[in-house]
Amino acid sequence: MTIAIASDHGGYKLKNEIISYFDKNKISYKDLGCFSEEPVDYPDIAIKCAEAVARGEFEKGIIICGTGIGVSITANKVKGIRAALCHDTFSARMSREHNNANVLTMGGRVIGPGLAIDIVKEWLAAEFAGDRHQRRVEKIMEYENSK
Ligand SMILES: O=C(CO)[C@H](O)[C@H](O)[C@H](O)COP(=O)(O)O
Repeated sequence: MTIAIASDHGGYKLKNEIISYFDKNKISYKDLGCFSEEPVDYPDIAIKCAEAVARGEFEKGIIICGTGIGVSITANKVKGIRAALCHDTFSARMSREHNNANVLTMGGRVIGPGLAIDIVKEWLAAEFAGDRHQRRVEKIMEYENSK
């Protein structure tokens, strides 16, 4: 599995910390930008990453901005995307087990690299639990597909 990872300038440093973790642990990823701390608009980067996940080019995406909020709001506008803003490991695990989240968002101005990497580890390791959660996720998708 190759993970898509992207950030705006507010998440750039944290994205690089996560990329270093991926490199050290031989985890496959594609960096979709941005590529410097030059200001960019978070919707551009969030749409790029979320659409790549929605098209099936990547199973999962990680998007980081200053707070994680803007990229989460944006990514959730892309059909097929269930983006979860997580700043703790419990929420990260639940977002996979209960919500089958396919995008994780975080804020580079909110948490440090140690916690962020723990969140990424937990999120990537957790599996969707299905069962009653399948029915609930299907309701989200049915609503989305009815629009
Ligand atoms: O979530 C965001 C917007 O909702 C992000 O935090 C952006 O990174 C932030 O808005 C960028 O702010 P800046 O003052 O332009 O650096």
